[in-house]
Amino acid sequence: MARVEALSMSGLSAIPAEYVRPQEERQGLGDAYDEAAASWSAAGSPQIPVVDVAAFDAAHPASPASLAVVGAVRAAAEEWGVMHVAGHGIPEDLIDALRGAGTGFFRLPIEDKEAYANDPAAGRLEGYGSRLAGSAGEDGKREWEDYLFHMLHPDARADHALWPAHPPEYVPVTKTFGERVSELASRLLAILSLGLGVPADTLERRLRLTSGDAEVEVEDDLLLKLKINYYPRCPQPELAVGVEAHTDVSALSFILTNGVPGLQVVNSDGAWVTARDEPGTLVVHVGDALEILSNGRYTSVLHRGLVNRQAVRVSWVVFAEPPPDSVLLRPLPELLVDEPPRFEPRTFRQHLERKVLKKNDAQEEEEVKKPPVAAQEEEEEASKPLVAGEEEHKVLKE
Ligand SMILES: Oc1cc(O)c2c(c1)O[C@H](c1ccc(O)c(O)c1)[C@@H](O)[C@H]2O
Ligand SMILES: O=C(O)CCC(=O)C(=O)O
Ligand SMILES: [Fe+2]
Repeated sequence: MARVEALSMSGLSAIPAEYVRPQEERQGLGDAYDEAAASWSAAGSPQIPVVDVAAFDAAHPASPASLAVVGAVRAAAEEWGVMHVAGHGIPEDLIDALRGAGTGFFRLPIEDKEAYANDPAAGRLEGYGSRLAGSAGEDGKREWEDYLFHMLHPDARADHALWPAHPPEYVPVTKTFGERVSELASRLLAILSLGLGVPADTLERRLRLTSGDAEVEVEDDLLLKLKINYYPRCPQPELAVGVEAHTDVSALSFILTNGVPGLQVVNSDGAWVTARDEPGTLVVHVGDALEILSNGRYTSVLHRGLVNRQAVRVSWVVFAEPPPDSVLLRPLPELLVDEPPRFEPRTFRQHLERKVLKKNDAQEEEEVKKPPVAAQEEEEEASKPLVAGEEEHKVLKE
């Protein structure tokens, strides 16, 4: 298996054709440092909102301080579908230790990392991998990254044999981080529930509650999965992407980085905005599962990862998602009093398979959230009124 790290280290000056993105995808593509400088210096250019959730008091959700947090998170989730979250309660030394552990794994020689290689074609997504042409989008282009992907939380569901044994602190540090993110996910889901005008426990219950006989309510676990993205230096960053434009399938995603820029999101005007480094915050995305439960009030944000010439970028992404089969994802009934459902019910697995694994025949029919240029071309089509259930076709492959 050709790893992007090996390609990058070979010192090539032009990237192989399978990494060159088609012209229509290159708008706003470039060295992440140049894009970051352009995006941050443009006067009045909109930036991803920063929200501080420290003042939210779950015991007093109607207090003025809690209501202010609910309002800020709600506005960010509606208008952007992404925010920098401050006051998240995860200790900075734990975050530093997590960064050290993940970086320690990627510092191993490639042949040592290969012991953890995954095999997506055989259905083994967990492990060390690189996107193959063919699994990386209709055009078969590859992404300029290697990654490590595994279940993170709850611990009973994680197979530690698939977690790196080196560095030795990887397992304890990453496990503790998973526990803290799980608490943060619950807190944010409570805030986001209140933002929809429903009781604080609504979203988390709906993401965990086994569908079926209401008499026998069984709560399954909310699952956390970790993907560490390793983006090597790239000699032609204006032609490549680290991660192509997509929305996350999760309910929420949590992102930390090594401080190197690269994350871009589409704002409500359809323009690419490069995320700033906001020290002490986590970037939090609304994913497809939350977009569906909120009947589209919260936006599953379209985003991508850029690469650059000078520095390796590493990002840690935690996907918080419902169990694959036991929960039916559908708009909260509480929201359907005077609005029609915009999504058809589906399990998370059905959603994932349609979108990521492309196993479903309906995939070919499925429309996707498009990056700005492609979206512009289809503006006329998109401006047609939506009929109930059609909105589901908006969500994209990942
Ligand atoms: O259950 C999931 C949830 C996710 O959020 C993702 C997932 C599975 O698989 C994606 C993935 C991982 C590795 C590969 O080789 C893929 O082709 C897809 C992952 O990106 C993530 O979205
Ligand atoms: O690297 C990033 O900042 C984003 C990565 C991403 O979107 C993903 O792994 O789903
Ligand atoms: Fe993503």
